[in-house]
Amino acid sequence: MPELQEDARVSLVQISDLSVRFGASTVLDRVGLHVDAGEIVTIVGPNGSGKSTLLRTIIGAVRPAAGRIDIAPELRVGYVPQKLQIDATLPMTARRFLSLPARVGKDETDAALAQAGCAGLGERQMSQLSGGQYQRVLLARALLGSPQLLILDEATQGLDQRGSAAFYQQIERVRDETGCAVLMVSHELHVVMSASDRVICLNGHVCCEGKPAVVASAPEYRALFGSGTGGALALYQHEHDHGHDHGHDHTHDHDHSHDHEAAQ
Ligand SMILES: Nc1ncnc2c1ncn2[C@@H]1O[C@H](COP(=O)(O)OP(=O)(O)OP(=O)(O)O)[C@@H](O)[C@H]1O
Repeated sequence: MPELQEDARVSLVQISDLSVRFGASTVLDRVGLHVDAGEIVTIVGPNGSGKSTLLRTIIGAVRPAAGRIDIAPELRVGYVPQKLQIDATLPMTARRFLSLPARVGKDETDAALAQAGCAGLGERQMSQLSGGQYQRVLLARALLGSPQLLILDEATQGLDQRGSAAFYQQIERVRDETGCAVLMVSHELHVVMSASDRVICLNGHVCCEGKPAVVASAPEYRALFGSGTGGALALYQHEHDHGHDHGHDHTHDHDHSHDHEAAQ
């Protein structure tokens, strides 16, 4: 089979010169990014740097002041919110939750729960799930429509570092199994970075971007976050040390070798 050329990549989302203003304040300033089929792109940035605004603009909830957003026609998008409150007094099993608002069959909910790494939780009450289990059920819900693009907004808020690392490993597994692209936002950059093909460091504008290791050592990134996150990065990498057989075809250079020097 001939090798795919760089211009053969399938772009799902392409953004150029995107600016967003709230009143007098420019929250996003001429931001450009793209997400291609099958890749995991993570946006990192400090609080208030415009990460959520960027996602909300992509899903059409915020109107840009300028710029362009091109989305592949009829793109199926799954969205995992930061958090979703369900009244604790309301009896609701995970399976019932997945069947709202539209009824979904048992086989389908079982498959989504399994894919999200929480098979067997279907009959459990939402109010009795741990933070990590709850987020997995939200992930299962986003997976129901077989999305081509999964968007996650700080989906591990409230989880401890180990829980977050496990969650992001699950995301990577989902991508490997389904071939969906992932666009996610996090300020837990040290945990999430190794699960990413590309990292975009945002602070109102794109400060730097590239492979995780490149961004982690970029002066712009270090100026924002410092460099004291090697331990947590190593924690993720050790748990993550396994091979992959990607069942999908994508053209970017997907380097899964791990740098264990970070564990020192
Ligand atoms: N609807 C809005 N109206 C006015 N200002 C807003 C609105 N939404 C966000 N902002 C402001 O835009 C800036 C960026 O917010 P945003 O939530 O996008 O940042 P973030 O990087 O996601 O932050 P965090 O990491 O704290 O979630 C903040 O200063 C915020 O107060």
